[in-house]
Amino acid sequence: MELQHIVYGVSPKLSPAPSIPIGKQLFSLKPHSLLSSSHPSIQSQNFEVLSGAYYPINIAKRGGCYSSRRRVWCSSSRDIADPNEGHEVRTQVTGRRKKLAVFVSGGGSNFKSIHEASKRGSLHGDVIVLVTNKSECGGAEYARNNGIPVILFPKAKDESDGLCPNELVDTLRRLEVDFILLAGYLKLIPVELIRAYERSIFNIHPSLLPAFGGKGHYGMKVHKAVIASGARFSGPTIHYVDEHYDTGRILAQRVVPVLANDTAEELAARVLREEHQLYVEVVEALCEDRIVWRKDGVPLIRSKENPNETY
Ligand SMILES: Nc1nc2c(c(=O)[nH]1)N[C@@H](CN(C=O)c1ccc(C(=O)N[C@@H](CCC(=O)O)C(=O)O)cc1)CN2
Ligand SMILES: NCC(=O)N[C@@H]1O[C@H](COP(=O)([O-])[O-])[C@@H](O)[C@H]1O
Repeated sequence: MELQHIVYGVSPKLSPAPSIPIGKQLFSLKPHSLLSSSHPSIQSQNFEVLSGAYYPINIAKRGGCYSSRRRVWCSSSRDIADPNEGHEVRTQVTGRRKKLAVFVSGGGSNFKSIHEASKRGSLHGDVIVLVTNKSECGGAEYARNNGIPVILFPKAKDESDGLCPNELVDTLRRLEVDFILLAGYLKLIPVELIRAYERSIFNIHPSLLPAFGGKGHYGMKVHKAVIASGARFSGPTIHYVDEHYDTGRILAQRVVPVLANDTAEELAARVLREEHQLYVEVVEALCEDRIVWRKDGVPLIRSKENPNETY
């Protein structure tokens, strides 16, 4: 299928990496999207890890251990060491690194937080493509400056560039995207994408849903409505995305106080600080397969430190 859109960002790279025909140019993506040999996750391949039931672990570098700081749990390991005996214990996850698509419409600070977590190795995944409806927004600029391809969606009425929904689904599938993360994206995700990525599309909203959500509730409008309501608390919500705005299953929330003399900007900044931490925490759990579903359909996150605990 000839995709009638332009991929913005780095020029096609001559590399042995597979090339994805996208629009008018071939675009080469490195495996694990731009990981360098110094990337922590590459170094961690010195460790022995076996998949299996969760139990107290140590991941010992072949032929030795390190001074420990705390006992952590992981999927499994061949070597068990007691952290009290001075062995470093590192959290290691099994399975391949997940491939992430992030959707933005604005500055992209949540996108940057997620990308930085991936680069420092705390996130077992990589942002391999950015999708935006505003090709010149801050998030798209950041992506281009960091070698992440940018896709324009949806196709604007008066523009020839951009993808239609089925082309977007096809492109994300060809890129083998595992999870789609909305981060300040202001357009309705079409049902074609919802159906193609069941239980794999997430959004962060800057209020404690279900309050102050839905059509017309985005950006500063949300914080102004919270303050005008007299609510004493607010905070970010991360939820699954369904066909409607902000009605998907809630996965995580954090609470911040609304102070008596808060301006919308002050509240927005307080909420945004929590967003950056919460989204990274949730995406880490996604990439480590730590989401579990309660019998009544409520999704929960399995604790990294103690898999017997969920929240
Ligand atoms: N199918 C879904 N698509 C999207 C969801 C979702 O839950 N399901 N979340 C939004 C993000 N969002 C709140 O978190 C949100 C974004 C935008 C709007 C809104 O009212 N948009 C305006 C247009 C704004 C613009 O173009 O500048 C509108 O539709 O009239 C509400 C909530 C992302 N997509
Ligand atoms: N309803 C959607 C919505 O309002 N999303 C909000 O847009 C901001 C994007 O900031 P960022 O571009 O710096 O990540 C964030 O506060 C996010 O919660």
